[in-house]
Amino acid sequence: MPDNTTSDIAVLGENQYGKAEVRLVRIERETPRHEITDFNVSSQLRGDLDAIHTDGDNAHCVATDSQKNTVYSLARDGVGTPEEFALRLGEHFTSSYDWISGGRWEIEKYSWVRIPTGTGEHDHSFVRSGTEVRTAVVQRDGDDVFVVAGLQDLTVLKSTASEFVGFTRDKYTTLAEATDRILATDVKARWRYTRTDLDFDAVFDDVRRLMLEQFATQHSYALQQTLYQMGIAVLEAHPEIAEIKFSMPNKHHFLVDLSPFGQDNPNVVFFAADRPYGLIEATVHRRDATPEPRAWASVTGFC
Ligand SMILES: O=c1[nH]c(=O)c2[nH]c(=O)[nH]c2[nH]1
Repeated sequence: MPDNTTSDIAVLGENQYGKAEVRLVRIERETPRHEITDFNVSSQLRGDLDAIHTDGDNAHCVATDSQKNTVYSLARDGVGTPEEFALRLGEHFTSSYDWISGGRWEIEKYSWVRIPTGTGEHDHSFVRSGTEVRTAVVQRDGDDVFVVAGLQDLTVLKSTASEFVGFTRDKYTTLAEATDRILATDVKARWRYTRTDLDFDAVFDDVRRLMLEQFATQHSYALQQTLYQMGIAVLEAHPEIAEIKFSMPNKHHFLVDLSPFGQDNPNVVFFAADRPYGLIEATVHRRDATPEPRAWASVTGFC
């Protein structure tokens, strides 16, 4: 055993460890019409892990390789929704090792749809449906379990019914007021459930539907206001959601000056800039929500 590593000035603080981004594809092949589930799973364990760091004593180390193997082994019996599989992983690790008191299990779900053919949708050939990713994070701290669902890279654009006027003007202001502009963003959102006994697929589908409906149907005075309307719609329809966080880039579309070519440009030709972009972030929560920072530990990229 190596000597204790001690320091007069430094001490071990919070820590967690595990295997990140375990790529898991599961095929249901009971019938000729196969189903595909495509997950990216990250497992992080917390607990009595000090000696691994301070003494090089690995007795309590569930190797990250073993965590990866566990993901595949548990998937043999089926995975269900990302939230359900993450809950199962959390239950497994905390009940199997008495020094593991908690952790964080995150799953990204990639969507595939059946390839359309002349005779209908194909039974076992699929095409990735865009870049959108569904996310789920389960955290356990002793007996406390937190479930945060979400999505990212849901790219949306509206070609009118968006304006941006009335903002502060000073010596740094060059932006013209826009009474009719393109509004575009990649929605990244995460929402915290207050229960674990949910039809996670059904709630996810409805939250996504509500966000898209608000984006489409509400006149926008700023991306901030559109974000807030999306959040309110979700909380009003879903009592099982305590709060929702958004991080949304404002993907600017600038009108191109065609006058050098003797042409007008009545809001038809745009330069789609990729950077810099505005970055709009906010949390919308129930008035009576109890803050749960443990649910958001290591969930980065939101305010
Ligand atoms: O919806 C917007 N919000 C802003 O805060 C902002 N700032 C900016 O330059 N354009 C926009 N658009």
